Amino acid sequence: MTPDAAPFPGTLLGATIAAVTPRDAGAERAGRDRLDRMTKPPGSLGVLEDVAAQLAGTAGSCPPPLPTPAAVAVFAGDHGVHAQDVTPWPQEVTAQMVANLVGGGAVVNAFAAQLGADVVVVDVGVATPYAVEPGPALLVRRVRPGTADLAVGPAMTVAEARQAVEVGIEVATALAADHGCLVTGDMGIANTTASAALVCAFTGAAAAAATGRGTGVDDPTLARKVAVVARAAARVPERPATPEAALAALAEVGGLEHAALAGFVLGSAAARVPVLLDGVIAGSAALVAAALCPAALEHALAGHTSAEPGHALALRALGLRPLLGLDLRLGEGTGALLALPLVASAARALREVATFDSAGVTGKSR
Ligand SMILES: O=C(O)c1ccc[n+]([C@@H]2O[C@H](COP(=O)([O-])O)[C@@H](O)[C@H]2O)c1
Ligand SMILES: Cc1cc2nc[nH]c2cc1C
Repeated sequence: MTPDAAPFPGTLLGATIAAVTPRDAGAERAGRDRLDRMTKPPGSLGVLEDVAAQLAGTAGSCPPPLPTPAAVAVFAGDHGVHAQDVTPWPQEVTAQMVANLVGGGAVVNAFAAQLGADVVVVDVGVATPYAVEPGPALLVRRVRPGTADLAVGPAMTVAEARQAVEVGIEVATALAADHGCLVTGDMGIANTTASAALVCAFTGAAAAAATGRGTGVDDPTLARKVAVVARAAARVPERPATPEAALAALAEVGGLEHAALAGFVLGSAAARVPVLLDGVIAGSAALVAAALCPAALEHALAGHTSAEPGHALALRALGLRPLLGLDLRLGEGTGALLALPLVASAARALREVATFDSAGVTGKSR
């Protein structure tokens, strides 16, 4: 295959990549123009002006629709690297939290209720059983029961990685039909180890810089985690240059929820619905999405920076400015949801604020 040929021919992943286009420059320009004519000093909404213009560019219309209702997809998966003692939590907590999330008892459920957002849990690779029936609040799309241990070999096959990416695409496509904003969520004990490995692989960062304390690990655990991340990232060619190399790197050191989240970013971009990214798991998955399809990230917003150091590295590499910085390190989609009112306010301002002309307000004199 020549380097310029469309990647992954004959697959949903390939078709989705082909369907993604950049933001609409005309709509974005119209948004910037309207922001300058609104009854406020030009530029006075700061970063929210960039958000508003971006929403217009994604929607292809000015003003853009409100990003409501929102839907959080919480992709859940387990990690073979748990065997390396990189987290103090038993693996069963992933399955137990799936039940809690579906039952409405997790933090993300409370934050979603505050905003009228929907929560959908997607089991893309939970390793232990839970006593919850599949339904609209729990989609069982398990590619395999947890990854293999990325410390000693590939976390999954390339075919499994693509299958999990395509789960994320399908979930995004379905939710985009009746939601104005898609929000990333994740649940997976040990997934900050895989996140750090992905950040190293896709940015060239050192393991010690990209690896953090996750749920709150002690010093010996952190040292083990850094060593695991360094060894895993060393198996992957730095900064994969093609979509095929990106998928291979994801399979080598990533997680099933990372794969699904990468697909979720691609699927939302193809559907022209903005996607609001949560913490380091989403950030590292977005690096994969960007390597698969750079234009997809034009439709993404970073809700916050988490306390996990790899997250800021990922956002910097992606050129995304986080809307909030609250030292959160929970995941589930919580930080992204907290940023949703900012995104909604940016859209509403562009839709509803009067212009100097329409309100009869005099503009500045010089
Ligand atoms: O969102 C983040 O940046 C984030 C930072 C630290 C931990 N987490 C969550 O904590 C779990 C992974 O932590 P760990 O220490 O087991 O790797 C997983 O369920 C994540 O959702 C999430
Ligand atoms: C209890 C618990 C809840 C979580 N939610 C997201 N990651 C989590 C990790 C743990 C351990």
